Amino acid sequence: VSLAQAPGYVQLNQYRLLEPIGQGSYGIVKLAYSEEDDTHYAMKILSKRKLMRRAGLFGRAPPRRPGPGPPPDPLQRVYREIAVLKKLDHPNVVKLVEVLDDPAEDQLYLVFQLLEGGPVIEIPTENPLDENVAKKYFRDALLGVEYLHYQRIAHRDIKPANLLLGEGRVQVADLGACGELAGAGKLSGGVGTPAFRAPEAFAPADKYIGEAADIWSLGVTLYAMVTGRVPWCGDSTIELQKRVLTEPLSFPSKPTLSRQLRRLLGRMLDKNPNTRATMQEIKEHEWVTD
Ligand SMILES: COc1ccc(C(=O)/C=C\Nc2cc(OC)c(C(=O)O)cc2Cl)cc1
Repeated sequence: VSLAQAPGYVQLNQYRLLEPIGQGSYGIVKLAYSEEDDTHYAMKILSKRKLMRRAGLFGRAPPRRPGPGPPPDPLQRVYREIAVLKKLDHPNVVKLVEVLDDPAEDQLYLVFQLLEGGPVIEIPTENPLDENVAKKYFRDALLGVEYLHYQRIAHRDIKPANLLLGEGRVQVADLGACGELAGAGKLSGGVGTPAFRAPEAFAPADKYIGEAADIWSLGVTLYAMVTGRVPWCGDSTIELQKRVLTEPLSFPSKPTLSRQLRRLLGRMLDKNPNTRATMQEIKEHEWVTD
C-alpha cells in the first residue's frame, strides 16, 4: 500500500521550490518552477530574523552614521535593495520579477529571472577562462556596472559569483551591499568580499569613492577569470588587507597573459583610487576594444 505522500516540495503561490542553486552570507537561492507560465526562476530566500540579528543585539540597528550610504540595519538594506532593483532595467543587470513578502512570515522571497548558466567561473580553478571568453564576459559586466554608476549606485560586492550567465550574456547580481552615491559618492563601511575589496575600502572609518572601489573589484574579478585565482589572499582579513595594501600585483607564469591584458589589470588594480583607471579609460583600452 503506498501511503499518499504529502508533496515533498514547498509551493509558494504559483512557484514550486526545487533544489538550491546558490548559497552565500545573504542566505540561499533555490530553483523555482512556475506552473502559471511553465518557466523556471531563481528564488532568493532571506530570513528577516537572521537579517535583524546581523543588525546587532535585539535587532537594534547600530547608531546611524552621518551621511549617505545604506541604512545600517541589514533588513532595511534588503528593502532598499528591492526598491533599487525595481527601478533598474538593463540587459546586464539581474531582473527582479517579484517579491513575496508576507508580514506575518519570517521568510522574504525575491524572484529573479533564471540565468541558467550560473556564475561565470568558480574559483579557485585549474581551468580559467580563455582571454577571448573573459573579454566577452568582462565587456558585459562593464556595461552593467557602468549602468549602476550612471544610476548613482555602487555595487560594492563585484566578484565572479555575482556575474551570472544567461542567454549568452553576463548579468550583474546581488545588490545587497550596494551603496547610493548621493552627493560626493562617499561611502564607508567594510562591505563586500575581502579578497575583492579595494585597499581604500578596508578601513571602515575612512570614506571612499564607490565607483573607484567597484573598478578595483572588477579588476580582481577579471584577474580571477583569466588566472583561476585571486591576486592576493590571506588566512585572515587583516593579513589579506596587509597584502592588498602593500604587495605589488604579480602574474602567475601559467597561463601567460597578453601584454595588453596585463597592462589593463595593472591600471584597474592601482592601489591609489585617484590614479586608478576610470570606466571611460577601461572602455577605450586596447585589450577591451580590439
Ligand atoms: C548552475 O546553475 C545556476 C544557475 C543560477 C544560479 C544563480 O542564480 C545563483 C544566484 N542568483 C542570484 C543571487 C543574488 O544575490 C546573491 C541575486 C540578487 O540579490 O541580485 C540574484 C540572483 Cl539571480 C546558480 C547556479
